[in-house]
Amino acid sequence: MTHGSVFIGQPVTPVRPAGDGAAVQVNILAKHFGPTQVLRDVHFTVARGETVALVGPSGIGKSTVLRIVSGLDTRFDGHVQRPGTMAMVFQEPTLLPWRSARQNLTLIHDGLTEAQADAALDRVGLGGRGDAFPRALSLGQQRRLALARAFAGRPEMLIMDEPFVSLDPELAEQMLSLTEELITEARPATIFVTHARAEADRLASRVLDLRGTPATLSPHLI
Ligand SMILES: Nc1ncnc2c1ncn2[C@@H]1O[C@H](COP(=O)(O)OP(=O)(O)OP(=O)(O)O)[C@@H](O)[C@H]1O
Repeated sequence: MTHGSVFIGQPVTPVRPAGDGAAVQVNILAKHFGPTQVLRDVHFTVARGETVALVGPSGIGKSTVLRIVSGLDTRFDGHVQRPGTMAMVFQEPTLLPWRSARQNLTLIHDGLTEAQADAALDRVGLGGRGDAFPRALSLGQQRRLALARAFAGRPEMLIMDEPFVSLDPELAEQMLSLTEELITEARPATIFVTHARAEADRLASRVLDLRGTPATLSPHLI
């Protein structure tokens, strides 16, 4: 399991456009942990505005693929082309605890004005809560803040690792709807991991299924 609590909203390197109109181009030939090969021939592209779900059994390598695609893990054979700005949303929202909700946005995104941060908070239903510290926010509000922070950077690529897991059904539905709206507005190339087929069917235009040992993509679903 590699469910870290990571958020990246800054421009990332290498900044290199993917070919063929694709925003993201992934060519993983192999990934090993020590002597163990966990991934083999994982190749896919994601276009701007497209949402792709990555599914597969527990431990198959989904988070590992996300870490490679995001650039957090560079120790693999192959190459990834990704756009210049990305955001990551993980299972647990990672907020700066001693900073206000507004500062959680402005400190992460260079050049984001307080007015723009307030507008981003307003967009996710946190209007008027700009001065609140994360601990004063409910779990649902903290997740809204994490989403506001992710989208405030106008990411060209969005990566989410089981963003709705462990939420009660009502909150999961709220967050799913909000995420759906934000994706529709911002149109990043989105890759997300989920165990819930219903989530994949709802959000994704394409489902990538990791199977086997070492794991590769099931060709019929690509
Ligand atoms: N840092 C690491 N060192 C050694 N092995 C690792 C490391 N990270 C992951 N693995 C192994 O690589 C395999 C894939 O792990 P990964 O977390 O990518 O799977 P996953 O599909 O995301 O699992 P889950 O659905 O349970 O979150 C697992 O066998 C895991 O034990």
